[in-house]
Amino acid sequence: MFSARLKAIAQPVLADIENHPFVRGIQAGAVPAAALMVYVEQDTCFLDAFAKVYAGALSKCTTKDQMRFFEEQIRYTLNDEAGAHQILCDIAGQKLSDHQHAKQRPITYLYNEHLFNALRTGDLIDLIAAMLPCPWTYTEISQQIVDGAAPDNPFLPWIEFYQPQPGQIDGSMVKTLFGMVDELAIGLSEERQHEIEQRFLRSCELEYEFWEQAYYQKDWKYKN
Ligand SMILES: Cc1ncc(C[n+]2csc(CCO)c2C)c(N)n1
Repeated sequence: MFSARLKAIAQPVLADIENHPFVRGIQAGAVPAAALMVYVEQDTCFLDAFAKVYAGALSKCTTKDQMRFFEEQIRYTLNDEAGAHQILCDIAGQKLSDHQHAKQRPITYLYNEHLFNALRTGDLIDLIAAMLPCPWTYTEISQQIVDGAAPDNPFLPWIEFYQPQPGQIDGSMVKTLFGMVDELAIGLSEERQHEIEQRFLRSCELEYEFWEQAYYQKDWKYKN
């Protein structure tokens, strides 16, 4: 299966994500407040782009079921993901509304443009491959760290937010996306498969860099 190949090539970067100090900090129950707020601000920019890219995916669908699936994900991304941000703001003692108008930092820009590029230049399978690392790595992270988290860990609600739950972003939604990829990959040339693998792997690396950007508060060097 093509989806198994995607997961296999991404194992090294997934391991690096799971070992990232930001993610390890979530598991240990302590992340510097400044890192949390850069994450929330940049993730707000990311989710806006992600909802638009989902709308682009919807426009490339060939069946009503596919369209309904993306419509549901757009609603979820626009309305429910902020719940995860609220949890992080509460931990950092910050008001969410004070952090929803930030400008994109370099990695957010790169990740968003990587997604928009897949929308512009690819087919539905290219776009899904570029989008999949977002829900895939988060469900993998939450499953990986939930066991080691203490019962009084303030991040538990965040970790549980990304645990499989019916009607939410869950294991089944990730399975649905990988299932679409497998269906759409049938009959594709080696060259096309390689191109799609690259889009997937790049997004995985950008997920890693997104944690890195927030943890070390990386920004543009020159600003006006
Ligand atoms: C950088 C970054 N990557 C992934 C997520 C998680 N996430 C965002 S949208 C979505 C899927 C909705 O269908 C998921 C799982 C995030 N918040 N920020």
